[in-house]
Amino acid sequence: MFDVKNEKQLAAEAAVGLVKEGMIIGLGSGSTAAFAIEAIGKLVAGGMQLSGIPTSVASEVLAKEAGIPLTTLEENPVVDLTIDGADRFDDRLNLIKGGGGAMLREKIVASCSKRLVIITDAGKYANPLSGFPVPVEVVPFSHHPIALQFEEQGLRPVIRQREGAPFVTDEGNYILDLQIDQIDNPQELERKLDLPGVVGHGLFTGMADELFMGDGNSVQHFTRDPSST
Ligand SMILES: O=C[C@H](O)[C@H](O)[C@H](O)COP(=O)(O)O
Repeated sequence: MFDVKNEKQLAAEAAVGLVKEGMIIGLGSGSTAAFAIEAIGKLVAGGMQLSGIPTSVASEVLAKEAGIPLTTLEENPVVDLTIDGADRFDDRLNLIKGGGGAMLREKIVASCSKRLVIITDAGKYANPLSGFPVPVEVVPFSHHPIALQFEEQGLRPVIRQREGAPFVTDEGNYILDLQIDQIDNPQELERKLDLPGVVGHGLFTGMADELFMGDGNSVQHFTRDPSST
């Protein structure tokens, strides 16, 4: 049995090999992205000039600890490279993200990025996407009617809880986790999620350019064919 942490670290370090002097870097969220933030911090400590845009409060804390100078999308609306984790990915590099609830800011930063590089351990591959709920971020005012509509569509929403109360995202919203067994058509599902009160969700289709997957003691590299989504 290979060490999942080691796979995450190997993938993160491979992706950080793409970081160059002067870049604006999107800093992903989660345990795999944390390894990337640590490795980017080492580049900064070694004298490389760059700036980071964190995708969550937790990543901002890690980035500050690592000594990475931070910037914002107001100052730098174009991000050179974003390195982020994922909960599942398929053959076309469609993703499920948001296990930690950070998918809204992650998708905003990804959409501003010239290059989105995903880093995972080998357990995240699932083709078709399956084995992980799809998180949908909703404004609290709307969570009940949206949950009813999702139920009617057979999407099996469950409100995410923490310590007996709804989990609250960095943006002050709630999350409905859709318990979908298997996603045969991610684009079709995305269209179903577009309801008033939904501010974002963890399905990322056609966004990831590349993916590094730690696999035992090696790393596999995948690139997305832009003509196939
Ligand atoms: O909200 C969390 C993010 O989308 C993470 O990138 C994702 O959940 C993967 O996290 P981890 O690297 O901890 O498995």
